[in-house]
Amino acid sequence: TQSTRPQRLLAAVQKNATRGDPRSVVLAIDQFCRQKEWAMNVGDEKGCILDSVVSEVNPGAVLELGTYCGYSAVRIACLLPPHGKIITLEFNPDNAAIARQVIAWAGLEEKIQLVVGASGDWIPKIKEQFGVKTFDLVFLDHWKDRYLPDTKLMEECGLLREGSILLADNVICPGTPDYLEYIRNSPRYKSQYFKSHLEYTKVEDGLEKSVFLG
Ligand SMILES: O=C(NCCCOCn1ccc2cnccc21)c1cc(-c2ccc(F)cc2)cc(O)c1O
Ligand SMILES: [Mg+2]
Repeated sequence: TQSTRPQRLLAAVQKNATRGDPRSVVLAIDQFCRQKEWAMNVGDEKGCILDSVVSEVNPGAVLELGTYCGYSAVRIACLLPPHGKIITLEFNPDNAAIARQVIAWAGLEEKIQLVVGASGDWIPKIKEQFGVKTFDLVFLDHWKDRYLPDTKLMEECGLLREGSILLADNVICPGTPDYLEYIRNSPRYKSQYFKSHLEYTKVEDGLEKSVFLG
């Protein structure tokens, strides 16, 4: 039976990356996506912007919406402070199964909590289920039409504190127009656009970084 792209991506990690070396996992995925098959990881160019934001925030608690194969969860987790943790949410159980194995190959199971389900269902339950008060950093990388409703839901559920950072992927391609309109015009956020390119291509894309002002 035919393998899937995430399965081929995992095979490339297991073949080319060193167990327990997260940076070699990131490199193996980027090389696979550049040389073999495009895949929707945040990628190396936008990944550098993600790295700089994570390093600046130095977050104890991170929420990622959209795990896919675990590339950005691994990238974030290897920059966290000693007790820092990331909760990453994936809707597709097949992708989640691949991501678990990528995360294990990187040796980051202790720092990354992978949850399978829909953001709309899980966001209201995170506080009680995971004992999280608020998130220092949220990385939005899931269905583009869920960025806005889920941001409002996180506000309502008290998951954001004054100074919490939202970092949104794909605000140009595929695009999140309603989210951008809201976040750039809301008095409750201060936003900044980081111009870049769609992963592994020359197409314009970018990350929107927003500080919740409380
Ligand atoms: O679609 C994309 N990502 C989302 C995946 C599903 O996410 C579903 N999903 C994951 C957790 C989760 C939680 N609740 C609901 C849905 C939830 C996505 C797409 C592209 C892209 C750009 C150009 C193209 F020609 C084709 C594709 C690039 C990206 O960087 C992306 O991130
Ligand atoms: Mg993306």
